[in-house]
Amino acid sequence: MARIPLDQPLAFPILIGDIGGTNARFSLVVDPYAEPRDFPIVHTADFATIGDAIQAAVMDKSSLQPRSAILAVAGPIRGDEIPLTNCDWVVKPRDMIAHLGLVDVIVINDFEAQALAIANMPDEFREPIGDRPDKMLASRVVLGPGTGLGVAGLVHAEERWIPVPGEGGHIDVGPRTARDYEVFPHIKTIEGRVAAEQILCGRGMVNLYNAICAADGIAPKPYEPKDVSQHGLDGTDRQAVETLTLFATYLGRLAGDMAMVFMARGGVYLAGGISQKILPALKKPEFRAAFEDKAPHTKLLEAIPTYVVTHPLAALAGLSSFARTPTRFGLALDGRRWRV
Ligand SMILES: Nc1ncnc2c1ncn2[C@@H]1O[C@H](COP(=O)(O)OP(=O)(O)OP(=O)(O)O)[C@@H](O)[C@H]1O
Repeated sequence: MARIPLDQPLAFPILIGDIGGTNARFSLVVDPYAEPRDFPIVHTADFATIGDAIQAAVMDKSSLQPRSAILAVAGPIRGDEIPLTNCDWVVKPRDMIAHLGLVDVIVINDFEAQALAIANMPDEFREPIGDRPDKMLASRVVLGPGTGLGVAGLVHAEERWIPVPGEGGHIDVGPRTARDYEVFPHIKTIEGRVAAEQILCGRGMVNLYNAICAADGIAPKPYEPKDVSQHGLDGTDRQAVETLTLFATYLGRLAGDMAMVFMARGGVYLAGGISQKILPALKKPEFRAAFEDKAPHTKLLEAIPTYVVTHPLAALAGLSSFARTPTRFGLALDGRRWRV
């Protein structure tokens, strides 16, 4: 696995960027010690290209010009032109080197950045679900329901943190309780499959609400995801309340499954835009009960702490850790680093 060799460290200042479907967040890591300098969040739709956004949002606003860049993007990283999911930008590292004065560009997956972030998440930016003490320096998992459902492992080996991105949000999920068997037949499938992302993301929350309404024989209201969670948290709509209960249950089940896959004794972290917004629902007993309900491994799961990440810019925090101390991480860079 290619890592950053000691004779080829990234040159500071390092531009770090978290490029989502809707928003792009940039920050400048000036040296290994100073706090990174944040820039205002920009809407991707306001700029034709990522180069234009970096020029306007960073270069034109700072006398310090970045020499290197590390970008986290939603979408697979293959080849020299990287199209983004849910956004018209195409990231072209060679163009960035030619036009922005950069000498080194690294592009990684957005959930890898979330994984980098949970290697060192201060207590003030993580809210425990349950009361298990965090006492083990061991592998971890991050799951993030947002526009989609991201999943990544963070393996702890050889005194290093190794992010393991994957497509864990697309695994099959199935019914278990009598109520599940009433609701699941109504969940919208993808080519016949109830993948986790059909339920555990913004769009999925509405799918689940609609399925519950169908199981109850009532017409669903035309809710957006935020309406479902608001009525669910306020207790003003019975089906929305159950949607949040089942959302927490299914997220707990998946979190427990991922904890077993990665033997994540170091904890499971819930990131993504939705986890923070439904925190009170995740703090109710169902999430943790479903997480631990893994016979014959209940004892293993009972000992694993679970958290909601409350950091407002978690992916940037992960990129910043990596930029300052790359040798703490085993980040595979094959085909993902471009240099002058
Ligand atoms: N209060 C809420 N309750 C439930 N879902 C919500 C709520 N607010 C927003 N959402 C949904 O969360 C999803 C957006 O998630 P998130 O904020 O993680 O964005 P993202 O995928 O990181 O994209 P970007 O990085 O471009 O902002 C959308 O599907 C939106 O409808």
